[in-house]
Amino acid sequence: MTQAPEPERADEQTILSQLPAGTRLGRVLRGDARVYHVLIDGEVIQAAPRGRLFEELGEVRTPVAVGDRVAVSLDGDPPGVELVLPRDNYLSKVSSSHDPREQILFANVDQLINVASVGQPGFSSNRTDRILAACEWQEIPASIVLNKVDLDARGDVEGIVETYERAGYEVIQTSAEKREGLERLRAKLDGKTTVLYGASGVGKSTLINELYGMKLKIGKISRFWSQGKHTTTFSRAIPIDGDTWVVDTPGIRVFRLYGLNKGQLRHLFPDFAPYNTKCRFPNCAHDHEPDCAVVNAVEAGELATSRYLSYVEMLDELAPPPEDVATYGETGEESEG
Ligand SMILES: Nc1nc2c(ncn2[C@@H]2O[C@H](COP(=O)(O)OP(=O)(O)OP(=O)(O)O)[C@@H](O)[C@H]2O)c(=O)[nH]1
Ligand SMILES: [Zn+2]
Repeated sequence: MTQAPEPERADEQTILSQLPAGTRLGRVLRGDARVYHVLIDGEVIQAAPRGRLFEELGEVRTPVAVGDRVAVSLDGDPPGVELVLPRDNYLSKVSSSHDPREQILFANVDQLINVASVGQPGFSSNRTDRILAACEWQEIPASIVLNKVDLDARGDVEGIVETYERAGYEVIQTSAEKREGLERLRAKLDGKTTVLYGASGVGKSTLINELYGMKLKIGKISRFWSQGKHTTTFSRAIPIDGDTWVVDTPGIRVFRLYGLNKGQLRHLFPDFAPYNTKCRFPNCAHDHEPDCAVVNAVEAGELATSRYLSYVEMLDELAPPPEDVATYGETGEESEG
């Protein structure tokens, strides 16, 4: 199954008591490797990461992620991020096609909502399937908001909803324009930290402003939403009201999962689960093997072709599992289920 990190609950008081006086806990709103904006008791502090945070980075590009809970020493100039508390969860991707290192997009969230639209821009199943698989990998609850349903002249909505509900994902249909579905979305967001992931122009800002526009009190932060076009390639955590936070992600063109191999991908498509154990080969990659239950299900119309195509495209990008050479094609093994 997936190998997401076990959530660790840090005893924040214990950690704080071991740090120098003048150190405070806060949450990272945004930043790059040089300076982070940290919300500490309602105030945004700019802090620089201490050098030792970079010492054990390994393949991770930056030591601090948006959403991290961090300890900041306020007496320095600039104040310093001394420590990153253990993460409940996080989502990372391959940095870029030129940079194979791990880029952590955000940490410590309750859920991710993939915001998509019909009409303009049209629905991208590839984009959706990639982020849903990533959430399965990191065990982050994921659902879908399908916005601009008022523009559904082609009648795409029904098929999209059916595909994803069959795969076990909640799909909330909204129209920010006609104010439809907003209450349901609000109930989903209230009191939680939610990542809004979606292509530019699907209506993320409009939806949030419709729901919470009047409540964005922190001037610096509320302006994020009115900028229209994103100027940075970084995520931003936005405190909205009480325990409600939204994390805005940059317009990522292709999300490539970090640290995954070919053998693990099939477990990240929940709709494949009933078929994964029924292929002729227990370790079937559902790619070119004979008697593949997944391919048969696609041909029979039981599984969405679009989901399968996303799977195959992602599969192509991944390295084989270490044991693949030894076991590939062997029969008579217990299937792993
Ligand atoms: N017809 C229709 N238009 C919408 C709806 N929601 C948003 N729009 C329009 O879509 C455009 C893009 O909306 P934004 O809220 O800026 O989209 P975004 O996802 O925040 O885009 P970025 O800021 O680039 O990430 C705007 O012109 C909105 O008015 C909707 O439900 N129906
Ligand atoms: Zn198969």
